[in-house]
Amino acid sequence: MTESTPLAVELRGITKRFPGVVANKDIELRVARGEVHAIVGENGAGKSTLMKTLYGMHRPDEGQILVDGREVHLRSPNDAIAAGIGMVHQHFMLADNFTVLENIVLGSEPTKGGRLDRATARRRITEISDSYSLGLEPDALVEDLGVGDRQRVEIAKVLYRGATILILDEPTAVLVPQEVDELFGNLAELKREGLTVIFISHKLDEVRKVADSITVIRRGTTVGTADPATTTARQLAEMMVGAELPTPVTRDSTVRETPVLRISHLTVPGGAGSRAVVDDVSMTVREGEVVGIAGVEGNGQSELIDAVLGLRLPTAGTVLLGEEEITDWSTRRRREGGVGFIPEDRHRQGMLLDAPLWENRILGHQTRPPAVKGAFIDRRAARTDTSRIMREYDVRAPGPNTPAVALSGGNQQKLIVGREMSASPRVLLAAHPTRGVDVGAQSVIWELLKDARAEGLGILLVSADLEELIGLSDTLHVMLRGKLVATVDPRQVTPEVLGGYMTGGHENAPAGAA
Ligand SMILES: Nc1ncnc2c1ncn2[C@@H]1O[C@H](COP(=O)(O)OP(=O)(O)OP(=O)(O)O)[C@@H](O)[C@H]1O
Repeated sequence: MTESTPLAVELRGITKRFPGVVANKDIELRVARGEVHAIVGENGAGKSTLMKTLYGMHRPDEGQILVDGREVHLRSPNDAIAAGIGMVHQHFMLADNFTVLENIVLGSEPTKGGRLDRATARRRITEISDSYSLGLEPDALVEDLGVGDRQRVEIAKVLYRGATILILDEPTAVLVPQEVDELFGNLAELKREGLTVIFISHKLDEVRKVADSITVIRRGTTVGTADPATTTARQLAEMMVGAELPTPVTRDSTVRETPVLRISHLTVPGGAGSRAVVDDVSMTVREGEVVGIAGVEGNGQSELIDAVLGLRLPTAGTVLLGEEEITDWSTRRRREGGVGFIPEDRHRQGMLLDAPLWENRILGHQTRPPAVKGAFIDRRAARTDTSRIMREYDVRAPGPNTPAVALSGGNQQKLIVGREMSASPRVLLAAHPTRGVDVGAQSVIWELLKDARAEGLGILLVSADLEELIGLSDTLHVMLRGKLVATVDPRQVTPEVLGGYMTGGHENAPAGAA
């Protein structure tokens, strides 16, 4: 790089403190114009805080932000956008019942005589779509789009606002392998056009494949940069955590005869007049068995889990827990009867963000120890047990009185897993149990699930992480448009083949499938 080409982004000595925590400490980041730059680090290392600072959502306590060599003061995302910085969040923020065009312009509509100037908007969107090969259809309804397309709409929305520096927060977490390849194709295109991409990821192999350079953050501070061409995933992990990579998966079957969960012909209706979201689904989970469900998000997996948990009413079919039919039971009774639950959206279902960790520890388990003593909430026992979970599950936070909102995403997830496992469930409904957790914590959670399985726990596992599904499952079903469309052998299937079934590329199970 010559003196005459300033860096697209330079962060000098960025420090950001929250009460009791230094989230970022003296961070240095140098991102060249036109490169794809990855940020990696274990849970709670400070990646999101740093990106939020760069997007104007946090004000740094110390340090400087330079864009194209000039210092900027970002007080809000609007300031960031004005400086050419856009962010694509992990949870898409699109309005389902609007078209692609409407979603893209929402908030920055071109107007003509006070009304939306559709012609101008359409022209610009087509230009953006063509220049970066995004393949957008401006009039399609967002609710009809798959995950990969929705992500491209989010990217287009940011480009529409004139961003030349894009921040992507764990963009591949929700994608199947084919979609990941497409996204990487899109990123290459953005790069070719001179745009700069900064992205956060926990998937080190992917990072090595797509990034031009990598910055590693550990415990709030930059520990170094790595060249993806010459650094292995193991070396990266060691820079991040100083720990070993996950151990290879053990394949000894622990499946016993006794069924713990039997779902028969379960059907859950969709909205008024639409087709069933869970359509005549039958499956059995036995003691010591992990039954995985692969599927592109939105194909009925969440509704299936909700129905087993009693959060949604089926119109047909039955659910048995052990020998007991629980189809009409309340959620609370199911939970007390031994159904554990790791929700896919921890902010909506799994946590009270403003409440302290100890309250979150007893959430959903209020009727049994350590939550109660007689008729009262036993705060002291709840706090003590929360501290135990924090130790055993490596939840990094100041203490049991810390509010959940102050934890990084991965640490919140570890607390939920610890809470659910502590209730010794008979069957665990696990939706994306390691989403957002780093490689070290992921291997810890996998080991815990495997140990529990060996002791007889039955697990119904929904995950978008195909390595996880293949690695943990004893039986693996594929769900598409509400139906189970294939059952594959996890010891033989590859992520690519699985991705094919998930997107409807194969209509039938292969010969030899279970
Ligand atoms: N709003 C907040 N209030 C208090 N502390 C916070 C807040 N946001 C983050 N923190 C703390 O800052 C630290 C860094 O968190 P951050 O979310 O940036 O980590 P991360 O690297 O993105 O982690 P993950 O991979 O788990 O998402 C953590 O200790 C977290 O508990």
